[in-house]
Amino acid sequence: MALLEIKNLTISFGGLRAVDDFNIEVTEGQLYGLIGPNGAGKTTVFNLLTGVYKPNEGIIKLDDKDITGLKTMDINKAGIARTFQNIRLFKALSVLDNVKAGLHNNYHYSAIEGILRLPSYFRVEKEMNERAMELLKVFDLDKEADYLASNLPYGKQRKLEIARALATNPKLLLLDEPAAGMNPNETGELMDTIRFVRDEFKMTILLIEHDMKLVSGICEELTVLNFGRVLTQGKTGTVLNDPQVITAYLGE
Ligand SMILES: Nc1ncnc2c1ncn2[C@@H]1O[C@H](COP(=O)(O)OP(=O)(O)OP(=O)(O)O)[C@@H](O)[C@H]1O
Repeated sequence: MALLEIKNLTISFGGLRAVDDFNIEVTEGQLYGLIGPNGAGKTTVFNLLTGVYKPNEGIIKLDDKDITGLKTMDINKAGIARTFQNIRLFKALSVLDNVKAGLHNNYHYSAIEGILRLPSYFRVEKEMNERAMELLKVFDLDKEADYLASNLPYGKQRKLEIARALATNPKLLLLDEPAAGMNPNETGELMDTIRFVRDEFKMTILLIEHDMKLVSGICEELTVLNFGRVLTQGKTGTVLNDPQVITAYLGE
């Protein structure tokens, strides 16, 4: 059974059908790529998936649960976490606090416990610190735990964004152009990180990417969007050799 199932997803902005009758099935544990030329509708699909926009038509199911039209927070609690094309960290917070912000889905203390600094508050805080440090260690960021997020080099900020998304304990991780702005070395390292996240966290990953080295190197299946519609989908090797796809990218 598919972990993510989207049927007939459609949204229009004015007269523009940015996403038009979009369908996809992503199986648990899969590393799946969503590709297509600029303006094809890829980020709009992510915005629909995460409740930023409500679709005009269509159904989104996660783990067989209908999540169509839910609010962003509720979709995150249902199990979808994302990173953004332009990194969106809490830049004025420490590296550790960025990850702890993601942990709040799963660790709770009441306002009273917090204000009065009751023992339960310290227990939960200690557990959160430990869990956040574990996650930072996985991404080799533990030594920078006290740094301001804005002081990390670009590649590490990307890793931190992924760590924070994982802290919400998702079933599905959405990565929007994770290699954007990276040099070839950083991209190579990022590919290892994404593979590692899938294997170690048994994570299902749907990613948008223009870097074809990354796409062909790590994605098992692809969907190609063009003008809001699915041009083709299937195994990565087959899709990338499809003449329609080559034409769409070359704009012929
Ligand atoms: N909120 C909005 N209002 C109006 N038009 C929008 C809105 N969001 C997206 N669009 C339009 O929808 C189309 C798809 O945009 P989208 O950002 O999803 O493309 P994309 O495939 O992610 O492109 P890129 O690869 O350049 O990031 C574009 O024509 C864009 O201008």
